[in-house]
Parts: sequence; structure tokens; C-alpha cells
Amino acid sequence: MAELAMQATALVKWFGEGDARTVAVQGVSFDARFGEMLFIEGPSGSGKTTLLSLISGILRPNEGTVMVEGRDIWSMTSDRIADFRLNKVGFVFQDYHLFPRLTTVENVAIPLILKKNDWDKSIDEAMEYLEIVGIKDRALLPPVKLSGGEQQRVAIARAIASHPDILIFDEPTASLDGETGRKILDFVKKNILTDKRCIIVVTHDNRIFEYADRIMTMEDGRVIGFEQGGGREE
Ligand SMILES: Nc1ncnc2c1ncn2[C@@H]1O[C@H](COP(=O)(O)OP(=O)(O)OP(=O)(O)O)[C@@H](O)[C@H]1O
Repeated sequence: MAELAMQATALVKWFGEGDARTVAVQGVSFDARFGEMLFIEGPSGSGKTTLLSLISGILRPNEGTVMVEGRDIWSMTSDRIADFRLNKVGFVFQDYHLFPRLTTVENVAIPLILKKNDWDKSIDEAMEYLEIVGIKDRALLPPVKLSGGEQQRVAIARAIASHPDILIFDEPTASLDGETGRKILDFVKKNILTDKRCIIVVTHDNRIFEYADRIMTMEDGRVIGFEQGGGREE
């Protein structure tokens, strides 16, 4: 079996207290393996976003552990947790979160600059990631001049600039038409998924389930099942 990139055990997260308490995640355990594309699906409000925040070092669980490289991330100091967020996890958000006043290449260079790299070197390196995602010719344009699929690629280039072990996509196809969505998933599976990385995709879009290696289904803050996905390879 492939090596584990992350192992979550008995995670619990609630918001509010007393009568106002909502238990968003109620005892969730799962692992993510290097080289796999793991989909997390479930109805709105089932706890998917909260779970992602717990495993990516954004939100501290009330109970449970998130083991990465043999350590519970939540037992680390806040500096180490910040380091984990910056270096081990990448996010591609549904609405891309690109900065409109920066050029495409500057958007991709942001994580490199945050790591205190030299500006020119960061731009050069960002160009390499734009080449990987196939839109180097768009480097000097602002994101608003790009199509939805191209903006998604910018977000992917920015996410992989940190060389994350765990790359998380939140509803990657929600703003794309069916064909562009499938093209993006094909591309990600062929070019972004490696045997040293795992990709977690949160989605409602059953048109793309064929790309999953495993599909985890959530309901009311709990995992109600795992299925093998199509594991599609072109
Ligand atoms: N910051 C918060 N404060 C209070 N309740 C919250 C908070 N964040 C989430 N919740 C509640 O926790 C539950 C799970 O929400 P969550 O956003 O994790 O679900 P989801 O499956 O990601 O939903 P969606 O698909 O709509 O994004 C919901 O009942 C939600 O209202």
C-alpha cells in the first residue's frame, strides 16, 4: 500500500457553546496516501470545509489528531504549524483567490516571495510553473483577462510553487463548464499528481468522480462510506 501523506484520527470540531453548539465534525478518521486522488463529497453542511481546515493546520480540532511525517501537527508550536501550512499544504480555491492588481506571473510568485526569495528569482521560477500549467504566454496579463479555466491553472501554478505534499482543491469545477472541468481534472491527474504528493478534492460534481481513486462520503459531520473511484487515466 502507498505511504500515508496524512492520517486523521477521531477528529471532532464544534462551534459555539450550550444550545448554540454546532458539531461540524463528529469523530472523523481517514488517511490520504501519496500518489492518490482522494475525493471528499457530501451534502452542504456535512462538514467538508471544516474537516479540510482541521487537516491543513488552519483550525484546531477540539479532539483528535492529524499525523503528518510521524507527528501530530496540532501538538506542534504555532510557528511550526504556520510552517506546515506554508510548505506542506497547497490550496486551490473554488473562486481562485487571485489578486486582480497583480499580473498572472506575480500571482504565482507570491508564495516564493513570502518565503523571502529574491523578487527576480521568484518571477523566473513562477514562469516555470506557468509553463507546467501551459499558460506561460499569459504571464504578463492581469487574471481578469483570462478565462475561468486559465485562472484555475494560475491558481494551480501558485499552489504547486510551494511544492506541497498535500494539495487540496475546493470545488474545482464549480465555476467551469463540463468540458473545461474535465480538462482540468485530466491535466491535474497527469501533470500535478505525483507519487510524492496526494490530491484531495472536495466536490459536489459527480461528473468528475471518474477521476477519483477513492471517494469518501460525509453526512452530518461523519464519514458514512468509502468507495473506489474510477481512477481514470487517459
Ligand atoms: N465558523 C463557524 N461557526 C459556526 N458554525 C459553523 C462554522 N463553520 C461551519 N459551521 C457549521 O458547521 C457545519 C458544517 O459546515 P461546513 O462548512 O464544514 O460544511 P460543508 O460540507 O463544507 O458545506 P458546503 O458544501 O456548503 O461548503 C454546518 O452546520 C455549518 O453551519
